[in-house]
Amino acid sequence: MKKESVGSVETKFFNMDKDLKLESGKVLKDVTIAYETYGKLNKEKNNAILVCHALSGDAHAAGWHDEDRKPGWWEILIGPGKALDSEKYFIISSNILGGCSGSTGPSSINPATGKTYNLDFPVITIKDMVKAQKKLVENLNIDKLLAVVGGSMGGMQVLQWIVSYPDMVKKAIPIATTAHSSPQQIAFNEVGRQAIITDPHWNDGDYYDKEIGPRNGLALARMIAHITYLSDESMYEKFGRDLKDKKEVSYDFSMDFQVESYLHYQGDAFVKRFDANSYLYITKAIDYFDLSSNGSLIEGFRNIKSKVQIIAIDSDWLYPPDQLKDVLMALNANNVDVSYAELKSTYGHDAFLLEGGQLNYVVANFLTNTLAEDLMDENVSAIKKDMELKDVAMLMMADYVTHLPVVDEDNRLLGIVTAWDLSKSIALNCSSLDEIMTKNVITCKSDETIDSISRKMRENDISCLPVVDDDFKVEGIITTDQISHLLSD
Ligand SMILES: CC(=O)SCCNC(=O)CCNC(=O)[C@H](O)C(C)(C)COP(=O)(O)OP(=O)(O)OC[C@H]1O[C@@H](n2cnc3c(N)ncnc32)[C@H](O)[C@@H]1OP(=O)(O)O
Ligand SMILES: N[C@@H](CCO)C(=O)O
Repeated sequence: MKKESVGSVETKFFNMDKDLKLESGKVLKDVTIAYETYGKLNKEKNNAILVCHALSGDAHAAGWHDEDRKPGWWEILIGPGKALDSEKYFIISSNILGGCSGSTGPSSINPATGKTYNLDFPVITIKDMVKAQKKLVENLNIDKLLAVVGGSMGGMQVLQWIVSYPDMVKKAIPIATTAHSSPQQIAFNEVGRQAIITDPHWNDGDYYDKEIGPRNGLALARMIAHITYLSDESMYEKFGRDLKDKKEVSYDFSMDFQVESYLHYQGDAFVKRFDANSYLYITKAIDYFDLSSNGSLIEGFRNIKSKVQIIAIDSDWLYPPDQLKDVLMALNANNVDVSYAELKSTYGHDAFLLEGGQLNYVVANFLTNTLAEDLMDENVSAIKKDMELKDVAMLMMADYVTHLPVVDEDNRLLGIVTAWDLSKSIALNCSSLDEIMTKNVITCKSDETIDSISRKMRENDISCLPVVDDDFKVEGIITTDQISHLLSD
């Protein structure tokens, strides 16, 4: 299928009607979360994928705003025909709490004072960011996400999601990230923060109404950080030792090398789109991030239920593959269904924004390998054998279903009754369920692939399969409707 763009998009805003209690114990009032969505939420509400952005990202992950020179930051992955296929999935991308692109952060108005928060904004954590995202997801009437995916700090949010809300996420894709910030990562963040804080125009965070903010400090912070997003090899590839607009070095402190020019460009470009206080708060949240419990990652991952696809980048020295291998081992130790892939790239950390081919391949494979448990309706009304036929018909009408599993006292499957069986009961004058239900029921297991289930349905000309466990107890039900919604490509 041809890969396309989601086209023209717009950012929307979710205003929380309740206060947001933070991990620190502080409370934020009137929180707004900026978000974008791509694709349509299906009837069963089981095709939603949440995309989480990295340090300097925003809600605009794909498509084009009117004023855009470039599309959203994950255009390589999101859109018709791509791994995050907007024809199949309902994709949600929100700007983090603490950010500066529409969500509540230090540059927002503090409702208590009517002025910008500045440093009165409470310190937030990755857990708080995820808590705010959960409120957004609930506001969109979604109980369970098909997947959560993100790179770098976005990957931290992915891991936090499956730790904080294990029942709300079926699949998780953490990319180029870690389960706890290392001393080296904290060190780079602190240098960046000091660059901002020591800029006199930072003014203790009070600069929004001043003519000049801490531009130099923020640009310097980005220049340092940007080096960590590249690799030595990619810097050689991009610049070598090329000089900038000169044939010889100048023997002074003016700009000699192309790489210097590039870093200055990146620093200046950053100042135009980012807020220095947000940078301080977000890097702090990254530093605090640690999913281990009592020093043990295995313990921290104890309650995870999601399937996980880890993606590391071989040239990423900021979030090196070893850190993700630790995540892999801790998940394995908890019997989590987890796979590990390592992208081959010279780009370094930022490869998660650039390696479209490999990323699409790994993410698409992980998402499309859909199992019964990913799609099944767990809220199935199973009925007992002695139920009156009229009550069965009423239940079908109330639940808008045409199939009901019949179970014994222990929820073990005895048969299945369909709307067609009920018509038959009238035509043939039957009075009990036992006479009309199908007893040799074709079933499937929760870990059976959708391919295998579709084949069973086709071969037997049926449109519904009960999902049973090893003891034949009913776990859910799966219908052709659910499958066709997901696999409609
Ligand atoms: C989830 C998120 O993380 S969202 C945030 C992601 N976005 C960013 O981080 C934005 C800044 N980062 C970047 O641009 C990243 O390098 C990437 C990964 C997004 C893009 O990487 P690449 O496509 O390899 O671009 P590259 O790093 O070469 O930078 C290109 C820019 O540098 C400029 N540039 C290149 N060489 C030089 C030079 N010698 N002197 C001055 N400028 C230069 C280019 O003109 C180009 O400018 P533009 O971005 O305004 O078009
Ligand atoms: N380029 C990314 C790197 C951090 O992961 C960003 O600016 O968010």
